Amino acid sequence: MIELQDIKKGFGDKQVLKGVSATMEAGKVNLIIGASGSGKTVLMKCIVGLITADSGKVLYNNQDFTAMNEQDKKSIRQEIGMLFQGSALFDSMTVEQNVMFPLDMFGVGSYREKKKRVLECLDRVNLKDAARKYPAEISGGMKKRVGIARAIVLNPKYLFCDEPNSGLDPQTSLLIDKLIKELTLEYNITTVINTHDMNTVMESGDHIIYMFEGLKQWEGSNEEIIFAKDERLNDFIFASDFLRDAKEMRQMEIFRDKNWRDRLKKPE
Ligand SMILES: Nc1ncnc2c1ncn2[C@@H]1O[C@H](COP(=O)(O)OP(=O)(O)OP(=O)(O)O)[C@@H](O)[C@H]1O
Repeated sequence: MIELQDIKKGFGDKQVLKGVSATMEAGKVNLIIGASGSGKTVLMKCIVGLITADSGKVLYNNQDFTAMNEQDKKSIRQEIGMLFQGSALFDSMTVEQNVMFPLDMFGVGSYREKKKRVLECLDRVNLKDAARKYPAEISGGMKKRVGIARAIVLNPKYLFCDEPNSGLDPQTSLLIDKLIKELTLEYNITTVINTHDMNTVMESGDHIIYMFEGLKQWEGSNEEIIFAKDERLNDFIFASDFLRDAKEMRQMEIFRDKNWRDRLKKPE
């Protein structure tokens, strides 16, 4: 679980995060959504410690990351997997070497143990046959899967993904979302995704945080978002006639379930 308490961050006289509090639970896909410039990336960087917040706390399983010494921060970092936008693979390394990189960096295990773990992870993302290939020889979707294998190689408790679907076709995007969701459940990971992808919101959003101008404007699940009354959120999410129609159809689908009141714990 990750807890954010009143995170504030400014650059010069521009206040980018104006006091964000939220809880991100284990075994759930937590999404940060919002318009360009609303502060999603800055928030994510504050959570992982790439940027130091001006004030507020970030707690990893009740431990205050913001107040930790470097040694303790390093042990939390070892529990974090990151999937970067554009995959960020090393071009001069094979797929296998890319996935092994975090194990080498943290000095985990013998070469034989590392190789075994790398092959397990490549197998999990269905890429065992690509182990000897170089990034230039594989597709964008495969690169993302290599990035995912690298992100899970250290058995992370926390997984951060920055725009995991950028540059992918819709079908490949869905496969990547499905894979991230499966891994989140399988290993009870606290997954945090920064995304603009509405399919991801609707299919994977166990918990969605909608940012507006540096503040959390709304939060809820992918079912609650269908019934949300927040005008800014609705303008942002259901921006076209097509999406408004899709929303109504999804509402009717949910109402057909006689337990819909229990499913929507928090209808607005
Ligand atoms: N290092 C920095 N120095 C100054 N301003 C910054 C810095 N990083 C971010 N900002 C500003 O903070 C604001 C929020 O940026 P951020 O990258 O978090 O937006 P975002 O919601 O992730 O947008 P996008 O969806 O386009 O990636 C922007 O106005 C940006 O210019």
